Amino acid sequence: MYILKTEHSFDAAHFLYGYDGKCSNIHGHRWRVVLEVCTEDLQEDGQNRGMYVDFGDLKRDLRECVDALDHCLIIETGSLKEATLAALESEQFKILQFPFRPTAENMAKYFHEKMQQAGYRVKRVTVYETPNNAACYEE
Ligand SMILES: Nc1nc2c(c(=O)[nH]1)N=C([C@H](O)[C@H](O)COP(=O)(O)OP(=O)(O)OP(=O)(O)O)CN2
Ligand SMILES: [Zn+2]
Repeated sequence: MYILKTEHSFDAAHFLYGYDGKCSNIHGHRWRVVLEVCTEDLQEDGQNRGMYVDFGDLKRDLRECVDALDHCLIIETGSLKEATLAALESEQFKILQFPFRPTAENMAKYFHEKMQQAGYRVKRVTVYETPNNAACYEE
């Protein structure tokens, strides 16, 4: 089995709704997303001979997926009062709502699904919330 690995980072704010502790406050992270894709067979001809996929293509696709969240406030649907959300949106803040709590675990699963949808055989996604804390998702 061959495993290719690449990563990209984004800056975003979030909070954990219903959390008893400091993480219930809006705070930011530099989220680091490490993607691993795998294959048993390498390409046999052409420009990509001996490769699963060109790192340039892999990096581009991960970056596209990750940059969609850059400089956003990520919120769990239903975690803010409607009036609060409307007020934030009226200020043109970039807000992304997800139907899950934005933990490192759920974000790892989110990027796993996104890269699968982009056509990759995804082995694992690891999301670092801080340099020391990360969650992995694999199927
Ligand atoms: N299993 C998980 N636990 C926690 C998550 C998570 O996604 N999965 N997230 C948080 C918070 O988002 C928080 O930002 C992380 O807090 P913490 O571990 O306290 O990180 P710090 O680096 O800020 O810790 P210090 O000890 O203050 O340096 C919480 N838990
Ligand atoms: Zn956090």
